[in-house]
Parts: sequence; C-alpha cells; structure tokens
Amino acid sequence: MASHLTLLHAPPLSIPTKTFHSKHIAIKPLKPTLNFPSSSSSFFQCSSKTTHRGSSSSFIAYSSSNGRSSNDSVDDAGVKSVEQLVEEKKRAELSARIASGEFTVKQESGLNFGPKSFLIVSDPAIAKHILKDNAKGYSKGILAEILDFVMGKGLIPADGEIWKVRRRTIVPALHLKFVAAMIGLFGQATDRLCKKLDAAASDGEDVEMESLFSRLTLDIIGKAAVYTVLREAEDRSVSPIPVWDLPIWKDISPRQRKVAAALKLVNDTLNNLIAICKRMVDEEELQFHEEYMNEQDPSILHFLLASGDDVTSKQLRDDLMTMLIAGHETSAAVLTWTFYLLSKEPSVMSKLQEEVDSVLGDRFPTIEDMKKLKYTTRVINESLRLYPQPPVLIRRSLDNDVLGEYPIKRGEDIFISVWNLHRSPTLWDGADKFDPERWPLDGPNPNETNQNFKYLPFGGGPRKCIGDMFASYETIVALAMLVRRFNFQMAIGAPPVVMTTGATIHTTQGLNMTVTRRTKPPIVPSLQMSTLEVDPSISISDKEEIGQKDQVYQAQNS
Ligand code: HEM
Repeated sequence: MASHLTLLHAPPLSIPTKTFHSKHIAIKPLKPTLNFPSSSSSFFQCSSKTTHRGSSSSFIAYSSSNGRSSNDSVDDAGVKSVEQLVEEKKRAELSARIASGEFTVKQESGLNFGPKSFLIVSDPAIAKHILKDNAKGYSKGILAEILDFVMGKGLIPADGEIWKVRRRTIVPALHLKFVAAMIGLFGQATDRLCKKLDAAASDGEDVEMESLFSRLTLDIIGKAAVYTVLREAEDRSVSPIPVWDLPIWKDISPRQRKVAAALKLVNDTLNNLIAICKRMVDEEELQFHEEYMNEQDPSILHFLLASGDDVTSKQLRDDLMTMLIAGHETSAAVLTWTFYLLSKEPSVMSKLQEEVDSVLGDRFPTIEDMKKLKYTTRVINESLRLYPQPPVLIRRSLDNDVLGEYPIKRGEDIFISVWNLHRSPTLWDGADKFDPERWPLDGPNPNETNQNFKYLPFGGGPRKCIGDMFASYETIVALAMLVRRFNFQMAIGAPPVVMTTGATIHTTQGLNMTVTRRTKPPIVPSLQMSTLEVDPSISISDKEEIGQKDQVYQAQNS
C-alpha cells in the first residue's frame, strides 16, 4: 500500500520561482500527478515510509512525466532507448541530490502563508474507498474553492445538500433519448469540421487540431469568453496569492478586468438563455415525464426548467456553466490525444478506418451505430487510459479516516492520481503502450466497476461523471467521421508535441497535423474482419442488448 500512497508538502502560497524542499521527505521522481502550465513545478512521489508529517513545507521546481520532464516529447510507448536510460540515471542522481537537501531553500520570501500537504493516492483500493465506499467522508475541497468564481454551486464543485438535490435533478436530463437526439448534432458539428479540413486538404495547409477540437465541442457560447475564464481557473489553482481578491488590484489589473468582462459575457448569455427558455416552457403544453424532451429544443436547460423544480436562475446558471466547461474541455482533450496516439500507430488507424468504412459507409452515424463501432470505442477507451481527463481527482477528508493502513486527519487534501493508476506497470501489461486490443471487443465496455478502480476515465461512486454516455458518443461520432474522410499525419517541421496539465491535459503548442483526403478503397470482403467477429455462443441481438444495458447502466449509476 505504502508505495501507492504518497505525501507531498507544498505551500500553496509560496512564490513558484524558487526551489523549496523539506529535508524530511525522501523524494523520487515519478509520473506527473499534476503539472501546472504556469510554473515549472510538478509533483513527485514521496515515499510514505520515510515521510515525516508536519515537516516544513516544500515547493519543488522540477517537472516529470512518466519519469521524464514534461518538456520532453511524449513517449512512443514501449521499449526504453539508451537516451531514456541515461536520462533516468540523471534523474536518479538529481533525486538523490534533492533528497540530500542540497537544493533546500529556507522560505524567507515572507509570502508563505503556512505549510500545506497533499496526499497522492495511486492505489485502486484506496481510490475506491475515497470515491465510493466512504464517499460521504470527502468533499471537493480545494477544487470547490478554485472553481467558485466560475461554477458557483454547480455540480462539480458543489457538496452536501445542494449537490444531492441538483444531481438528482440533472442526471435524468441526460437520458438515453436525449443523448440519442444529440447524435445528430454531433454529426452535424463534425461535418462542419470536415468542411474546414477539406479546405485545408485542398490548400495543402497544415491544421492545428487541438483548437479545432475545442471549437467542435463548444457550440453555445463564444469560445474566447469561456476560454478566458477557464484559463483563469487553472491559473488561480497555482497562484501564490489570491490576486483576484485584492481590492484595488482586481479593478486595475488588465488581466483581471479581462477575466471579469469574459465572465460577465458568459453569465449574461446564460441568463438570457434561461429567460428565453423559461418563456418557452411557460407556453408549451407538454406534460413533464421521465423521458421528457421538447423536440424543438432538446436541451438540458429545457429539461431542467420543465421539471418544475423550484430553482433559482443563479443555480441554473451555475449548473449550465459547469456542464459547459466540464463537457467541452474534456472531450476536446480526448480527441486531441486520440489523434496524437493514432498518428504514432498506423496499424491501429488502418483497423479503425476499416471498421468505420464497413459500419458507416457514407452515412451520418446513428444511435444504432454506437453499438457497432466497437473498435472505435476501444480506441477511445484506450486513449482515456493513457490521457485521463482530468489527470487527478481532488478531495478533502471531512473526518479522520484510515486509508489502507495509513491514518489521515480531517481536512487532508488528497489527489487521486488517475494518471498514475492508468499507467502503473504493476496494474497494466505494457502500461505505456497504446493498445486498444487490450480491451476485448466482445467484452463489456471498460469502466471503474469492471476494472476494480484501476481504470477511472469518468471517476466512480456517487460523483461519477454524469456526461459519460454523452461524451463517449460525442467522441466516437467525431472520431469515426473524421477518419472516414481523412488521413492524419504529424505535420513536418511542427514543434514536438509536449504536454502540460491543468484541469485537463493539453499540448503546449498545439497538435499540428497534415490532413489528406482519403481515396476510398474498393469495398471487398476482408478476411481481417476480426473487429466485428461475433462470439457464436451469443446472438447479435443479445450482445447488442448487453452493450446497451452497460451504457444505460453506466449513465443511471453515475
Ligand atoms: C470525455 C469527456 C469527459 C470526461 C473524461 C469526463 C470526466 C469526468 C470525471 C473524471 C468526473 C469525476 C470528477 C471527480 O470525481 O472529482 C466528472 C464529473 C462530472 N462531469 Fe464529466 N467528463 C467528460 C464529459 C462530460 C460531459 C459531456 C458533461 C456534461 C454533459 C460532464 C459533466 C460532468 C459533471 C456535471 C460532473 C460532476 C458530477 C458530480 O460531481 O456529481 N462531463 N467528469
């Protein structure tokens, strides 16, 4: 257990330009649990056996990604090269020097408001305990504090009674009929993206896919406004002092004024939408029921208003804003990293295109296709394993608790490192390899329950993502439609793809790709249709039903 439960001391209010480190913590470089873009800091695994709690605080300025610097190119997975071994040796030496206290700096800055410790969890059983078995014993802690300015009491940061009531109301809004209706919208939005890529392919221009994916997944409000507030949330999470709360500073700082203006635009837009939708609901004669949906406006907002819950406009705004942010940034990141991974594995891309050609042909995807695009689904499953969004889940203990053998006190801040869990060599064969085949096509859709909490793409327990089915279909539709029409290669001469993490894992300089139109191969019967092979012991309808139940089950149990 000890190796999966690590303690990190860091003063949230220290200046992130110096290297601070507690003498009492033995540190070894590790995969990143968080690595914020605005500083060069990241988190290290600290052996809990040698950790002395309550020691002086530390800030460690050194970044690591799977034992490598986050400024390294992202791995190709698999075999270690000589350079990697040399690099690892260098890191081991550096760690020893850090542990010896050579870089320890006394915190004389005067801006340290006290020590802060974070417990990093990389153990499936403990993750399950925190997320599910003792979920009531934990709140969102720091996350709620950071997100308050933008999400207010929305579902992600909310705790206690407000969370319970809102979750009960919002989850039914994402019922199967609603998600099925959304598939048409996903298709239309992706088709618009295809048109842009068509133009780029004709002009021979490279495209930056990450920003295109962000636009694809954000279709309600002006991208710039939402982005500004989102970036601000990330920066606030690592800021040494809460400048946004300083009375005069917040009014004169150009940056803070820009954030306030962006936030106002988003709020006004959402309030306006709420007002329009309220009028529509007042005028309609539909009866509210379990699978209620207004065909003209099948939006979540419409559902929430029609449900007749006595809810304030402020709460609705918070809920909408939460879903807007939660539902667009994550899906865009999933698509970005999926295309990055595919560019490194042409054989996976070929297999994917073969499936999409045979299932879709030239049609727009439908809800029925979701069950048939099995390999496409596995590609997304595997991409979510290698690049989990978000890479950590944040909690704070509401009471004393025991994690495995390790007692913790009330008020402990905990990061469940999904990144560590998903890439642990003790939990996975070929942990760093992009291998969609690891998920059998005739098996269930992998989730936290059937993977015993070593796989947490959508979290787990009562606070599991409510948009899992929505997001899965959205990414499957986009992936299928794009690879059916185009081939994608990393652009020649583009900067190396480097990752940096905040709320989600981003690239630092985008994902620059060359897009070419596919010349469609003649459709000939293929002997390599193993992707669609059916277990003779189960009839197709049985299997489809199992798949559907699994998805419905996931949505209902989230
Ligand atoms: C691939 C895309 C997505 C990924 C990887 C993802 C991942 C997650 C994860 C891991 C959590 C759990 C957070 C925690 O336990 O602290 C979560 C929560 C949440 N997600 Fe998603 N999500 C995605 C898409 C969406 C979409 C499309 C929506 C909205 C329609 C959404 C809405 C939410 C909400 C509201 C919560 C908070 C639930 C609660 O606390 O009760 N997500 N998501």
